[in-house]
Amino acid sequence: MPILTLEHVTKRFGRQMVLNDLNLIVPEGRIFGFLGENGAGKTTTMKLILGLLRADQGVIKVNGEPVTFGQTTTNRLIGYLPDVPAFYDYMRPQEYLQLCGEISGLSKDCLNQRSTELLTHVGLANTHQKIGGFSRGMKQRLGIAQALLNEPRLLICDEPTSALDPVGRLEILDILQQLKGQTTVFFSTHVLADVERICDEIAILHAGKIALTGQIDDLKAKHATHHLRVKFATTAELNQFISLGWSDFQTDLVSFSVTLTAPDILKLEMTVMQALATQQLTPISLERTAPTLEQLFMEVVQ
Ligand SMILES: Nc1ncnc2c1ncn2[C@@H]1O[C@H](COP(=O)(O)OP(=O)(O)OP(=O)(O)O)[C@@H](O)[C@H]1O
Repeated sequence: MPILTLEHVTKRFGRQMVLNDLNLIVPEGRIFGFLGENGAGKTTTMKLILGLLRADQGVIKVNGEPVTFGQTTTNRLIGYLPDVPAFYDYMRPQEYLQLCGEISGLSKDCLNQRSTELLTHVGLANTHQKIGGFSRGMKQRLGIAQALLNEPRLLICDEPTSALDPVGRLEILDILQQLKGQTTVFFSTHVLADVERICDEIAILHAGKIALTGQIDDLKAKHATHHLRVKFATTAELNQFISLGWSDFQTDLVSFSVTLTAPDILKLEMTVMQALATQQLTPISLERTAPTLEQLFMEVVQ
């Protein structure tokens, strides 16, 4: 059974239709990337899953149980890390987790063991300073520990890396990746490199619907028929080729290569070979390539 399903979910704010008959399935055990442009409705979707907003139409289920607005029954299966987690600045991390655990009714023994394990997992076991002095990355790591306190089946993270520097981002990604197999991670982001790094499955939200979803490798393989990479030995040759007026292409100046995109790959190959012959250009290689996640994303949202 999938850990999360959204069926025909619609949400409007006044006249603005944010989600329009949205369907989504998140299988258990995955690191699932939820992508979309600014304002696409990612946070709205997460709030609906948490029962913090009421859907106008549709059904959301967590582990097969329907989510009801204003009730927290299904939230016992969910850990949530908001985009800007709030803490009591005067507390130390261990104290803070103790407080959260006591509120959610964990026994003292269980709580001691669990908070020590989690602080070790997020690299804060030896941090005794007050939370007020934490960096943003440390706060995100503590937020993950807090969200995992009740051993959730589903961890929802709203843009967990977007405000962090490259080191902080990698730390968070490593922590999330280590959860694979134990907890399903559903996280939103604009940072496609983060998704490529840790996700096995994605959904792209666009115009209120899921425009593309599936395992990243499958999606790339399916779209690989549209991309042709031509690599040259020099910049001069690359520039000569580009100046022929191709309509849809991306250049990589470091590797002297250009990737052309077209719906009919055979026609594109013929055109490219004719152009190379006419221009007396000999490329180092000419190959069909899988698109990058960025190319897939741009194809969907443009
Ligand atoms: N409470 C609200 N009242 C009115 N409009 C809202 C409300 N919450 C969100 N919106 C609007 O709904 C749209 C989707 O917002 P949402 O925050 O879900 O997008 P997002 O994909 O998370 O964006 P971002 O990546 O910028 O965080 C936006 O146009 C936003 O202005």
